[in-house]
Amino acid sequence: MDAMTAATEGFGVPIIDISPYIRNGDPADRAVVAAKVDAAACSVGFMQIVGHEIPSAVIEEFTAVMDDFFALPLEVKKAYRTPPEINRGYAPPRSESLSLSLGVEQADRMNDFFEAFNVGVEAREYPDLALPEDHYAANTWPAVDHFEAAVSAYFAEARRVAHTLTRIFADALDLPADFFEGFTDHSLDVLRMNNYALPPGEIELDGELTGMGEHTDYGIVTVLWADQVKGLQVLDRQGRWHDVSPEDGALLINLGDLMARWTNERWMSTLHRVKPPIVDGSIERRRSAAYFHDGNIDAMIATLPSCVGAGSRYSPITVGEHIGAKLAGSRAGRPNPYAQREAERVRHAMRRGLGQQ
Ligand SMILES: O=C(O)CCC(=O)C(=O)O
Ligand SMILES: [Fe+2]
Repeated sequence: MDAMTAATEGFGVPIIDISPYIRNGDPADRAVVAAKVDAAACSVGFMQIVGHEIPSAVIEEFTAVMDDFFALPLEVKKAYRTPPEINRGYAPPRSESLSLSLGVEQADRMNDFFEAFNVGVEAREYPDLALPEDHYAANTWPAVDHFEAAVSAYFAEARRVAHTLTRIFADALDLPADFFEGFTDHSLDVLRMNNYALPPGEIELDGELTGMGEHTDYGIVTVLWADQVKGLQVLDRQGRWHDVSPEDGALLINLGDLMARWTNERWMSTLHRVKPPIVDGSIERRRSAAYFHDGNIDAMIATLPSCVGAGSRYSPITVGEHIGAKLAGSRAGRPNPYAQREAERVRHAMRRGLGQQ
């Protein structure tokens, strides 16, 4: 399957069947997949994958427990909050602002109305490495039947898919097959479950309210499960926003900033945001779950020699420094001063008057 979905005229998020990699198939078939991934990464920076072999029962149980958690009263959910520097547990509506991860300040700060629940890789999984307990924090699990088991099952599947994707990336970039393994063998991965829903009374159509502000994802690659309800919008290279929703059974994949740094922007960390539809004064509920594959905290990310060309746009940085500055923006409200290149792309779109759709 290699159809393009025409989200909007002239713009598409390609569908790529990755089963030749999942099933360790024929090298020729794998080369076709790698070439399609390279083409998508060079153009939109978003793709949708099928053939990932995550059992539908795992996804169904996962989304069911997400629903059970988000249906709890706000005060109960708030018991699962953690301090901003710990990217775990519950984040209520309007407690984060993704545009601050880029250093772009909106008129209203902290106005993203998504609520989220985060789980991630824990230090205790790697007892020999003495990983920092703040980044690799222990998870907090809500008292919801089957939640920990169902979320952990999906987490393991998304993690498997993310690692497979980096094997495809190595082939697509003509790197040794195991190139990314040394950067991801204790990867700082986080799964953010997002719920976009506000009671009707809370909607103020003041133009500032947004599901999730514009941002690039911070790490290597994101595996995004999403409802087919509209709301996710992706910025193209001309500065126009396009609606994107996954085809049946497909997962959305987008590249993060570390991939843009490695490739000196041959591959893009695409800007995206979420604006769920408002129907009869109510926000149409939408859910998503983003699995962020961010790399080892101590990994140094420097532009690949094959991509430096006339000079890299980026200085080397560790995963820990990069992710730390991004989270200080989105979670603690300290605008990130180190994301000028992504921030300039947002401002460019706003200047062209194309910021709203
Ligand atoms: O809700 C979505 O579709 C996107 C979520 C997202 O971009 C994120 O969690 O980083
Ligand atoms: Fe995102």
